[in-house]
Amino acid sequence: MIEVNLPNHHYKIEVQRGLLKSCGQWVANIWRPQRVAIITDETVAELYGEDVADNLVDHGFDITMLVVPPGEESKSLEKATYLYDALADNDFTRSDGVIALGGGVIGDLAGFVASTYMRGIHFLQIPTTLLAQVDSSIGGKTAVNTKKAKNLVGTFAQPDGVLIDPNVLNTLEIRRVREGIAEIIKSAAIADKDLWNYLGTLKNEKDLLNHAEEVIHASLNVKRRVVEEDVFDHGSRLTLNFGHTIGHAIEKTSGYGVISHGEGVSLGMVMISNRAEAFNQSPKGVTEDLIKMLERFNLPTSISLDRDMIYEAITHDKKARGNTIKIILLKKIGQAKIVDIPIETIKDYIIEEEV
Ligand SMILES: NC(=O)c1ccc[n+]([C@@H]2O[C@H](COP(=O)([O-])OP(=O)(O)OC[C@H]3O[C@@H](n4cnc5c(N)ncnc54)[C@H](O)[C@@H]3O)[C@@H](O)[C@H]2O)c1
Ligand SMILES: O=C(O)C(=O)C[C@@H](O)[C@H](O)[C@H](O)COP(=O)(O)O
Ligand SMILES: [Zn+2]
Repeated sequence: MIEVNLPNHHYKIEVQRGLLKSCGQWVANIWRPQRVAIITDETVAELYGEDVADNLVDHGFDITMLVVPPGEESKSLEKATYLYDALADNDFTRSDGVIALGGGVIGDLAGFVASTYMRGIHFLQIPTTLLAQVDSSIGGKTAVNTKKAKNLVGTFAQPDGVLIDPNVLNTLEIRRVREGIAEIIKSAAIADKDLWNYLGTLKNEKDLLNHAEEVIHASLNVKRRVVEEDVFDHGSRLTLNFGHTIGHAIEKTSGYGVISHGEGVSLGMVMISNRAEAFNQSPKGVTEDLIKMLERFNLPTSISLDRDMIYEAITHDKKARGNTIKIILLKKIGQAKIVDIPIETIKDYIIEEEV
C-alpha cells in the first residue's frame, strides 16, 4: 500500500492481484453506502463492469453504470456534458460518488466530471490499463481535450482512493501495455536510476508484465514523491511532463487516438533529447540510452512530421507563459531539469524527417 500525503488531502493506493473481485469491501472502507456512478468505457464495461457493479451492490451501494465509447475521442466536453446530464437524471447529489473504472481516458474524463459536477463530488480511481496504474490514476490531474490542444480544459482534483489490480492487465492488448511502459521509462529517466537499471534487466513487454507489481510500485513512488512536493504543477512536477510537449502535439495533430499518448511520449522524449544533446543541454549518449530502452519494449522512436503543425499545437501547451515555454530535459538518466526558452525556439527541437 502507498499513501499519498498532500497539504489538504490524504489517500491510499492499494496494489494487489485479485483485488477487483473484492472491490465492494474496499469501497465500503472509504465511503458509506450511497449512490455511485461507475464511469467506464464499452470495452472495460464488457470485461469487468458487471463484477464491479455486483460487488458494490452486495455492499449496499446503489449503482448507475455510465458507459462511453473506448478511446481518446471520448475525452471531450461533449462526453462530459453527456455524463453531467446522466448524473442529474439519476438525482446525484454532493453526498454521492463517482468511480472511474478504466484507462487514462476514463480516469481523466470521470475525474473531470466528478470535480466539476455540482462544483465537485467525491471520486475513486480503479485504473485498468498499465498506463493508468502507473501514472494517470494518481496525482489528481483531470482533463478533456479540445480541437485546439490536448488536456486544454481540466482541474486538479484528488481521488479518495486508488485500487490497482494488476490481474486486469492480462486482458490488455500489447500495444496498450507498451503505452504504459513509455510512462514508466519517463519516470525512471527523470527521477529513478534504480528503476531505469531494473527495466534494463527485463527482456520485453511480457517480461515486464511478469514483474508488474514491482514496476507499478516503483513508478507510483516516483509520481507520488513529485506530486507531494508540487501538487499544482508550479515547479518540480513539470518534470513529469518530459516528452509531453512534442508528444501531446503529435497526438493532437495525428487526430486524437491515431498516435496514442504513450507513443507520443516515447517519440517526444527521443526528439527533445536528441536536440538538447546537439545543443549541449543534455549529456552525450543520453538519447541513445533512451532509444535503446524504448526499443527494448518495442516503442516508437522516430516519425516524420510537419514542424508548423506541431509548433501551432505547442503554443497551447500549459507550460507556455507569454512568449516563453518551459521544456523538460535530462541532466542525466535519473535526473531532469526545467529550462525556459523563447517559445519560437521550440521549433529547433522539432525534427521533421524520420531519424
Ligand atoms: N491525469 C494524468 O496524470 C495522466 C497521466 C498519463 C496519461 N494521461 C491520459 O491518459 C490517457 C491514455 O490512457 P490509456 O493509455 O489508459 O488509454 P485508454 O483509457 O484509452 O485505454 C486504452 C484502451 O484499453 C482498453 N482497456 C482498458 N482497460 C483494459 C483492460 N484491462 N483489458 C482490455 N482492454 C482495456 C480501453 O477500452 C481502451 O480501448 C491519455 O488521454 C492521457 O492524456 C493522464
Ligand atoms: O501528472 C503529471 O503532472 C504529468 O505530467 C503526468 C503526464 O504523464 C500526463 O500525461 C499528464 O496528463 C500531462 O498533463 P498536462 O499538464 O501536460 O496536460
Ligand atoms: Zn503522460
